[in-house]
Amino acid sequence: STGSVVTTPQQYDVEYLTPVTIGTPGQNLEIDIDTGSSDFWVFSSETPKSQVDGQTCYNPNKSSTAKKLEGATWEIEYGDGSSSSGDVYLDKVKMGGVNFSSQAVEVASKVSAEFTADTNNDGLMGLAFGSINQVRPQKQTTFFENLQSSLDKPLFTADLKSGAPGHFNFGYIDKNAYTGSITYTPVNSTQGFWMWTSPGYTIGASGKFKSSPIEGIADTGTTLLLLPSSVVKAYYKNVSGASYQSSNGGYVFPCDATLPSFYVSVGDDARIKIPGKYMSYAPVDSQGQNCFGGLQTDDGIGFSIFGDVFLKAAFVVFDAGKERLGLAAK
Ligand SMILES: O=C(CCCl)NNC1=[NH+]CCN1
Repeated sequence: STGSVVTTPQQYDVEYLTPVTIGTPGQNLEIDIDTGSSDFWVFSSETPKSQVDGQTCYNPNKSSTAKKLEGATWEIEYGDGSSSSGDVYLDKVKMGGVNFSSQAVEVASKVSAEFTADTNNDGLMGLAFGSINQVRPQKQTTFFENLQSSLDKPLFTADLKSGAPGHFNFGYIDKNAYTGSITYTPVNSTQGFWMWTSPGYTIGASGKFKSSPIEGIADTGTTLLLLPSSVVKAYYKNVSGASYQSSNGGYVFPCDATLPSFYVSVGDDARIKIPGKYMSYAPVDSQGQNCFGGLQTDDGIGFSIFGDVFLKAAFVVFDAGKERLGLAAK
């Protein structure tokens, strides 16, 4: 089998939302596909009304195929400090023409304020590895892991775009979705993430390659590109008026500043070009005078995060069959 589903950016490409159908009759939710986590959780009939602000809630009591996973609970905290928790049902889940009949659907009985405020987001579908699933006493497998053996190829691809809908595809590689060739690089999944190492980077079209291994995760659930502070400092040295502002929590610069492109190397002789435009995330003031950088530090995380700022510049193959990541220009 193969599948393909559209994914639509929210304002400033802060996140990408993807339609999913759960249960019988189908309940349609918009969810954030997150390759940086491994739980599929949704706003639900169990989420306190005070914590729901417009989100669509899955109601297992209205699904003839829902089965409570007795005794199972979950709780999760994300890299940005947001969190949620609840209990678990098994139900049919359809996405992009592929479906799995007994997917663990983690229903939220509590969500943090960040999720309540994110009014178009009805939940997250983690597509990292099941080893870091947070359901207890028994961990659950991800939607992709459940599908894997029935897919034509044991892989999925992410084609996120800047300010336009893109696609997640399952089980096949769309040759029309990228240019040139796909460069593959090994994935180390021992921490449960799609973790890989870039050999280095280049700042600007005429910059010199800096050989400096950067180990990080391919994470569609993180908005920005989070790299070592030495790299980030070197980049913003090239941006007039840029400075680290603790009050804003990162590097800020005048929104009319010229931003150099940033090249992330892959394998022996390939690189992904992030256009300067992608290196500005959003205004920090209502006048739109100063902007928050799309590149910020990975301080305190323990590894870098190749989030949407990077991923939307590439066609990305998450190849579980060969434990590798494929990257191509587009
Ligand atoms: O939590 C992380 C980073 C893992 Cl190190 N990514 N996924 C995500 N989902 C919501 C916010 N961030």
